Amino acid sequence: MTTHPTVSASGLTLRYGGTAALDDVSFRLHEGVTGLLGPNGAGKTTLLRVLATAVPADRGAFTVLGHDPGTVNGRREVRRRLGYLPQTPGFHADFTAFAFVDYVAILKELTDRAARHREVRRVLEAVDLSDVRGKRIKRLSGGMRQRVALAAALLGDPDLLLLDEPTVGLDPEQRMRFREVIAEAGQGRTVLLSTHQTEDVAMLCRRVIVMAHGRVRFEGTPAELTARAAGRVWSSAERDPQARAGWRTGLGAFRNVGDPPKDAELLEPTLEDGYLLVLDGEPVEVASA
Ligand SMILES: Nc1ncnc2c1ncn2[C@@H]1O[C@H](COP(=O)(O)OP(=O)(O)OP(=O)(O)O)[C@@H](O)[C@H]1O
Repeated sequence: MTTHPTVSASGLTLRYGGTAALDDVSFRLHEGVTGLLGPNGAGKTTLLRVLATAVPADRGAFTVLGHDPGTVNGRREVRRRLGYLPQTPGFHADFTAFAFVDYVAILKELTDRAARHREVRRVLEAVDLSDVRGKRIKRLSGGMRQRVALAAALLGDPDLLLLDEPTVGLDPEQRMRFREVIAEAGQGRTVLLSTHQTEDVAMLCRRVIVMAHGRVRFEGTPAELTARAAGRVWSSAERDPQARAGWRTGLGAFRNVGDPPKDAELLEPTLEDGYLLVLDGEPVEVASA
């Protein structure tokens, strides 16, 4: 890709006592949606918090559109350019959707009342919540609440949107609806989407970063991650002891991932298969951005 990266990070390191939550993390983010996959404790939330300038890294640096949050001015510029949806958004459940987003807009210093209300209506429309903007948040479904939080993150039309596991707890229909909204939000801006859902990444993302133990294990396209499992997924009547992972499918046969025996009946790999292999001690491969 030839465009300038929105985010350029190099050597980000952050330790909590003996744990390296981030261990020499380097990557670039470009326009579009990038998925951030990793098991529990991989460092995804920590990385988003660092990028959101909520906590500083111990070492390393990053820029957002060339602005360096290591300086006071740079930090202000970076904060102006980003929207952040944290893992547990702090809702005021008695507020209406409109009042909550308006409140966040006030915190973001949108001081002109008429302009602010226009902006609140715009972001609620963007997440398709115009019809329920007068409803109290406690009366909304989980999926709608997540969209309220996303609307708040979209205030001021940020160049960079950081979303921390926004689809957790949503049913398939709500997830699909949320995917549509994220895909729209990814038009003309850069989105980093932390998720456990490999399907979200396969369906939505232009690029994917896989983290484990605070390190980047893979960076590339979803197709490249899937390709890591090409020729390494096979079917068998019993669980193959050679497999790194294997489970009985609904049809009764075992689906195995790893190094197949000769003459194995190979299956079409999925992104999840590639992800499992990357996590399971595969050599680190960082494709060029
Ligand atoms: N404030 C903190 N104090 C101490 N340790 C922390 C703190 N925040 C994170 N950690 C540790 O840093 C590591 C990375 O945590 P982090 O929450 O970033 O992972 P994650 O990939 O977001 O996990 P999950 O998918 O469960 O949300 C974990 O070992 C975690 O216990």
